[in-house]
Amino acid sequence: MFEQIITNVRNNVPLVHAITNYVTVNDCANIILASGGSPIMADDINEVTDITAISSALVLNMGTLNERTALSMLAAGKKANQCGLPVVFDPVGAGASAFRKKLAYQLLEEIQFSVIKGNISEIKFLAAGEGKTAGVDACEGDKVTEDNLKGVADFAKEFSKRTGSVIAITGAIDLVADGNLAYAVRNGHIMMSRITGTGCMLAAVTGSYVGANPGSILKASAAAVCGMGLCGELAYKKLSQLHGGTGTYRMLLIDEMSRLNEQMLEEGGKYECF
Ligand SMILES: Nc1ncnc2c1ncn2[C@@H]1O[C@H](COP(=O)(O)OP(=O)(O)O)[C@@H](O)[C@H]1O
Ligand SMILES: Cc1ncsc1CCOP(=O)(O)O
Ligand SMILES: [Mg+2]
Repeated sequence: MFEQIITNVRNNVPLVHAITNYVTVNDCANIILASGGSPIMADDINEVTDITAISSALVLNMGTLNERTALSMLAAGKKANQCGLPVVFDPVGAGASAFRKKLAYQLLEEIQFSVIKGNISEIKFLAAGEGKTAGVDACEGDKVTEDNLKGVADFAKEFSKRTGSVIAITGAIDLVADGNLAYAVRNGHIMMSRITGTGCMLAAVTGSYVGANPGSILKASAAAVCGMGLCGELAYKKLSQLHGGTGTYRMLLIDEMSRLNEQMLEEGGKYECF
């Protein structure tokens, strides 16, 4: 199903330009490397367009937004669109402040994203312009369950048609959709929600995967979501053997991403399409 996606990443080593937050930036750089890409974190307005121009993908993450990086994101996003390279948007905490909401809408208006990836509360907020917020984490009441799965998949398809972007919604069950097809992904482990940065790291890996597979954005995004979840499961197995905790888990997750290959994804991917 995801043939060639990981191989293309490891063979092409896509340069991924990330304008991201200062909480998880180092984990994002390391997981891009582990996935087979090459990271460059650059957010000054004096250089972002130069960096974007030499990259294979751009990742914009609003986690620790400020006036300076807001302008850099707009400039880099426009440059990426001009150069025809994929842009991934992680609208971290989109509903948490008026400032984040304003920039999120400006970005949606002025930049064509290849992928919009967020937790369910962030994506619902973006689509509706209002809603509950729990900071950077999803609200309990928003969660995707077996009961509301089909409804959320239809919502994701609709939002994809409206934006022209692949929509990736994360949580215990992830959904990755374009206007016609949705993947429901059941990989992952609850431990992934107990450390900060798994969502940011997934956006970074998605940048790496779409950067090396620009003609297959939906498949590459679904492979990134499946792969990240699978790494979360494998990392937990190792963690139990080590009797470790959350700090070790974070390292094991990056370890597993560095080991991930086509065959592991083929055998361990748990997804259905509808
Ligand atoms: N309860 C869970 N069970 C399994 N996987 C999870 C769970 N919560 C989050 N994940 C995984 O963790 C990663 C980040 O998702 P999420 O926590 O929704 O993002 P964010 O950190 O941006 O809020 C995704 O790969 C997702 O599949
Ligand atoms: C805690 C925090 N605060 C601002 S950005 C950030 C990290 C969010 O990471 P993730 O979206 O992956 O949970
Ligand atoms: Mg997030």
